[in-house]
Amino acid sequence: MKVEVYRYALPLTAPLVLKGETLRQREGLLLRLTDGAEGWGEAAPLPGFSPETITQAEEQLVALDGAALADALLGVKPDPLAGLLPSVRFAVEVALAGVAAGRSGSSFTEALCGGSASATEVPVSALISTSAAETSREARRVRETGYRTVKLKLGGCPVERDAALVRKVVRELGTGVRLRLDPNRAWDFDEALRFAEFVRDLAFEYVEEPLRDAARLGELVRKSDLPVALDESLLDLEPEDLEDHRYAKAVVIKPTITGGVSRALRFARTARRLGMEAVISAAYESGLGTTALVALAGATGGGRVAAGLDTYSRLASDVLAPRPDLARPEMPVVLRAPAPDVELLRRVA
Ligand SMILES: O=C(O)CCC(=O)c1ccccc1C(=O)O
Ligand SMILES: [Mg+2]
Repeated sequence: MKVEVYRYALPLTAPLVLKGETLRQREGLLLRLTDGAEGWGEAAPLPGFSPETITQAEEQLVALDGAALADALLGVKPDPLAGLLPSVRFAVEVALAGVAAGRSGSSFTEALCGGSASATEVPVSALISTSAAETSREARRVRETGYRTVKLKLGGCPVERDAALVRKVVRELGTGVRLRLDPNRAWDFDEALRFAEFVRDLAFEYVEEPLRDAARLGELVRKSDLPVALDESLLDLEPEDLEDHRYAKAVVIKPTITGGVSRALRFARTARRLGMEAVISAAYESGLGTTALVALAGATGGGRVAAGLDTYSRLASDVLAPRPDLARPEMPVVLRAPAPDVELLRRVA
């Protein structure tokens, strides 16, 4: 199997502040595998969130062994993909699915997820991460655009202010729109308790990772009844470990960060068995990676669970040309593997 690696850098619509780091452009890697048919995948570690750097991902991609990848496609055991970095595993699995679908003429979703899509449309959650002053306008805009789920970023100000903002947004969104909250581990235990008290009368779906000390999440739920979702915590967990986190209402699964498609499917399956919602979510991938996430969300969500794919709208350009229409409340489930415009890329191997 022929292995080629490319690098991209895409401008953002505005600088992105992530856990203290400011991103001015989104950089990532694309993998092209060719063996009878062609398949593309994306490895774009996210600074501040991914355990690996883009340099480490590039080194691993460049060193991929085409013969071992051909074995992976045949289902050879032990898994030839074991030991790959999370973003690299995501790239390889998506590219192999493209090769498999191209060779057999089967659907990309089926090749990627081992089953057909359970829905024809995937609902998407809108992402609001603007300043507090602009949040109301944004909330109105996404409601009018037709989003039925909205995620609001919190943290970076006193919890009382965050709680007041949530109250305003709940009012702005009105009924029929579900709200997710995400302070990205900004609060200590007492702050989270205070937040829970302030928003006790408000309806929202869940708060992702409220606590700096994630080990106390279960205790927080017992004491406050706050509905919580796991996100960053998944980095330290195996799917089987979810058994010990039954207090969680949902798990937010980002295949770029947590280690690819098959692991995401295992997390999703285990979560559902335990009665938790499994939310497939993006990490500012290009249209190529995001398209694969639509397929994955279509295979896992039954058309019912909104996927967190609105990071795509923060990119000011794409590796796919023409740009796919991914920034909308419902996305048709992808049946064909995406392929980029090679002119927009820089070959590294
Ligand atoms: O989940 C979503 O709706 C969008 C994705 C998102 O918020 C996100 C994207 C990259 C890194 C971290 C996060 C997060 O959930 O904290
Ligand atoms: Mg989160």
